Amino acid sequence: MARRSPSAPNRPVGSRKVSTLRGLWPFLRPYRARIALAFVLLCLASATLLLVPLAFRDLIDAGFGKTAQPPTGLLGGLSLNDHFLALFALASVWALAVAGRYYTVSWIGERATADLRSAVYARVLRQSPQFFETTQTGEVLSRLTGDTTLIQTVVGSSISMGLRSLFQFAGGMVMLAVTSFHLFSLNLGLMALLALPIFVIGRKVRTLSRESQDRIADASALAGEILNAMPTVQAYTQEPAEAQRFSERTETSFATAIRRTRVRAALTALIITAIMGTIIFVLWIGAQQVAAGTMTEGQLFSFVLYAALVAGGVGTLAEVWGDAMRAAGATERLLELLHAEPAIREAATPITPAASPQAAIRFDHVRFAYPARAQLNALDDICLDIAPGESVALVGPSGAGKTTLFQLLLRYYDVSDGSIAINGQDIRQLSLHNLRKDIAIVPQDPVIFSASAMENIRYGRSDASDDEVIQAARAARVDEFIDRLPEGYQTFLGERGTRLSGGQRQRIAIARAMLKGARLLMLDEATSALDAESEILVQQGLAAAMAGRTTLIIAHRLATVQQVDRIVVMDAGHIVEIGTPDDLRRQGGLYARLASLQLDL
Ligand SMILES: Nc1ncnc2c1ncn2[C@@H]1O[C@H](COP(=O)(O)OP(=O)(O)OP(=O)(O)O)[C@@H](O)[C@H]1O
Repeated sequence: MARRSPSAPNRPVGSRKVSTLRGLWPFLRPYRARIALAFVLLCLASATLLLVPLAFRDLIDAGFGKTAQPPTGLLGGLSLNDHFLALFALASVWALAVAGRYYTVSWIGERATADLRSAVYARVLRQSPQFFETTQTGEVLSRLTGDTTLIQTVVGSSISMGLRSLFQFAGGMVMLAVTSFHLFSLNLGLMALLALPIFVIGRKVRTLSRESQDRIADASALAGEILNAMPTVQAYTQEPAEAQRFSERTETSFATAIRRTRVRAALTALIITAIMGTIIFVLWIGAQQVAAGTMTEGQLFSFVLYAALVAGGVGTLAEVWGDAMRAAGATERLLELLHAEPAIREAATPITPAASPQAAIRFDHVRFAYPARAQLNALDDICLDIAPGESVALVGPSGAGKTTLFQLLLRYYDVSDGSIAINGQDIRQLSLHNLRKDIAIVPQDPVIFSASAMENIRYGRSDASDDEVIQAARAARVDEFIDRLPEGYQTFLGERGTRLSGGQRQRIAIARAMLKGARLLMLDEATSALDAESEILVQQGLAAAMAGRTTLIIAHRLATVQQVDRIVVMDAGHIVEIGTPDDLRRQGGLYARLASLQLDL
């Protein structure tokens, strides 16, 4: 069921290298100055934090002001009050530096993620239909939202947390060594001993948390598919079965989450025991040294504070590493989208479209097989000349290749062989923008956006005035039902146009195409969803739109194409007959057979 793009195989965990995060640099580079600022603030905060235990040491060793002040130490011979004032000043500097760093780093995270999201989205919009055949929309959406959020966490907090912890760890270690080298060595030995089991269990937690995320994604993918198919689910009364299927997946994700939580709980117990054990052990040795007079109370106290800082630093680093690994996977998936090359390549130096009021089209020995079915020619040796302003109907049995011809004209796919030219210019030489600007299409299953009727029609030409929109609407007989809507043209048409009938959707699409006013009009079963009465009305509108325009019409019901100049009959990827409706009936071929089935009844 899960379709995957060929470029996004299910990668093994090991290939998610943290170095992938380097791919994010282009999105961070514009904000170099802020990154530097954040770094300075980070250094300031860390340095301040590392001074605090020193201040405490002096305070304790000075007997809280009772004994004579030693002239040495960080705060020298300050009075008790000045001591506390200095401490408070340190705390204030620390607070300001932390707040400033938090703001700057979060800003960078939000900004870079927003840029990344927009860049990926813009890239996806440029992909050819082939891309969307193999990549599920849900997958793209989850990359755009889920993966970018993970990256935001890393850029907007984890990296700075990691750096802070690294400073805290390294600075703390140095200060531990300076304070008491003997205790420091003991501490180091203990930490090394305990690090290994923590590291192993930590890896296990990471694997399990990835697994649990995958299970959640499975459940959401299922829900996404089913929610989009609700009418079908209800028509076949599959609600209980679907609810059951979803709840099974939710149960699996619960079970995985609990397994992770269990391991994580064990890890927490181990870490707390390790940290507290080390601190207590060091305190115990330290207390003996203090009793023996080889160490001051202040030194011991500051040593414990540094040890706590170091332990905190290590804990955070482990967490940040986990985040970074997850973000590396996310970055990899996003960069794949960002670097995906559209299957349709634009000409390096596109030519300017010929300035003719109408379009002539030539299919020259066109052969085409869909990439997904390379061995089967959907079109084979198609040769067809369409004169400027001519209207041509494409008829033939289902699967004959009529829609494929439209897809090739729009350059959703490139021909496998032969060429297509508009006004003598190969369409591969034109820019996609100029080519498609020249074509207005009414598809079989028109798309209505969740916007007002006015905006839906204006999609054909975004700079059209309200009057122009209403004119197009009148021509397509849209006004007949829009006037009856509660807010007229401003009525919201609902998500995917669910508040409209099939025929109404088609008429909106026709109005949209008419508004575009392109030289080439393509209608794919444009009136199939209309009742007989509105079909006649719309046919009149279409006739007006077709006047003076080259028009290609795909039709199953031959009655709708009796007015065209020529009919092209297709079968199994070939053109089998061409001629006026009357000629073709006289020839007694495929068209005559279809016509006698449909028209003579
Ligand atoms: N995206 C695709 N990938 C692979 N094969 C495709 C694809 N789209 C269409 N085909 C195949 O190409 C052939 C021609 O399809 P096409 O849609 O052009 O037929 P049609 O004449 O428009 O049919 P209908 O009248 O039913 O719309 C069919 O055999 C179809 O199965």
